[in-house]
Amino acid sequence: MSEIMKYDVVVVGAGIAGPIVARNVAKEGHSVLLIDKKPAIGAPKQCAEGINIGVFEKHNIPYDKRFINREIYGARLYSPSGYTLEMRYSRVSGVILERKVFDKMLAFYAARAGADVLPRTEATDVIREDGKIIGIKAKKEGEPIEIRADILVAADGVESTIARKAGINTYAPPHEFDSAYEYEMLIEGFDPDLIHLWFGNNVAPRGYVWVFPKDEDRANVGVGINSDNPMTAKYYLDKWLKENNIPFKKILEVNVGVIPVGGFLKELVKNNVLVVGDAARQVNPMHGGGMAEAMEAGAIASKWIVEALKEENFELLKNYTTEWWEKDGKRLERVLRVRKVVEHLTDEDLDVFIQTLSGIDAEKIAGGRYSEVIKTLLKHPKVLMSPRRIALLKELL
Ligand SMILES: Cc1cc2nc3c(=O)[nH]c(=O)nc-3n(C[C@H](O)[C@H](O)[C@H](O)COP(=O)(O)OP(=O)(O)OC[C@H]3O[C@@H](n4cnc5c(N)ncnc54)[C@H](O)[C@@H]3O)c2cc1C
Repeated sequence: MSEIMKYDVVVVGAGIAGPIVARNVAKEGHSVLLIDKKPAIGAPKQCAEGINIGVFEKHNIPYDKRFINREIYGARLYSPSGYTLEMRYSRVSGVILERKVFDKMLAFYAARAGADVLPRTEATDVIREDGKIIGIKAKKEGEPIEIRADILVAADGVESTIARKAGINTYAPPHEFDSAYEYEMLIEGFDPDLIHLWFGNNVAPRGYVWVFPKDEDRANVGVGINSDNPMTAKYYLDKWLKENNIPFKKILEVNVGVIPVGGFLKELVKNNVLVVGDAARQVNPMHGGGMAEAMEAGAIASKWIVEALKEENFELLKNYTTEWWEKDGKRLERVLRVRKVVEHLTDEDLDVFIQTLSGIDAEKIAGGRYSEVIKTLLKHPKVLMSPRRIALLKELL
């Protein structure tokens, strides 16, 4: 007979979304269990660790130097022929985290707020009684257990199995995913105050190569490409390093992963089961950043879990789907539309756009005034000469 535990809420996955939900719900006095299959929460990382500075205040996360490797002041973009566009802010715009510490600290904040936390505990299935999901089966340090809960949260990342087992349709075609390969390595010669991004169809089809500095001479160096590409992401990363004469024999970590870049889950809630973060493909499809989106979704989900428990009305959980689609889903659908246009840019387009923007419009881009940027591009002779470029840009307006 396996051990039986009972909670108001069980959260599967202690990455980013899971601990935010666990913390917010436990803080309101409800019993919460947060589990993760990893023996050490946060390790291994599958991330370039870059995040916007705004999330700390927004989600009430301490700005703790123990998980902040480096403060970043902007970005430099490189076109296929080597034109560059620099957006440099006078203030810190983002940070490169240490996710092994960050994820663990998020779980610690959840524990401090009252949640129980169990690493090395893997959810294996849902438990149904009279057609209703009443909890999950799990293996806790190898031993089978049952966790009974009124509400189940699937925050189990891109390979989520729990949502599917709960009867939620999670299918998306391979084209909706990027494959990523990354080395954390010693690398020199790049301004460590900026993140660096290289574009080009031979550099990173549909994606980019990144250098995210963690130190003066240490960075996450990676590439993301479309998953249905005949070549691997590793092939593109090693090729880029060789072509740029960057030695890569001082590697500290190899990180591999899949990033959902579209096809956001329509149905985020089914009865008493909620799906958050990568499991719901809540990722920015333009740059593949998912941490801020996971926090955002986690905040909305937890708000409705608290409300549903208070009112003893689980119908209220559906408001998570409605509010997320209203606040974030619509925005991400727009970003996806732009990404689908950008996907069709040739190397020459990328050269023309980055060359045209360098110097003159960095401020507007940095300030997010994209329609002004596009209008400026539309006036440029190299754009005016090309009906295809005009059509592509007009799609973005
Ligand atoms: C190479 C790469 C680089 C990236 N770079 C960035 C970046 O720079 N910035 C950014 O914002 N985003 C980046 N992302 C995306 C980002 O990592 C994710 O969007 C983010 O981690 C999503 O958080 P999450 O909580 O939804 O899922 P995750 O962080 O994946 O957490 C899911 C957790 O669930 C656990 N789990 C899974 N199944 C089970 C189970 N059955 N039982 C128990 N536990 C389970 C896993 O162990 C994991 O800890 C990158 C992704 C990759 C692959």
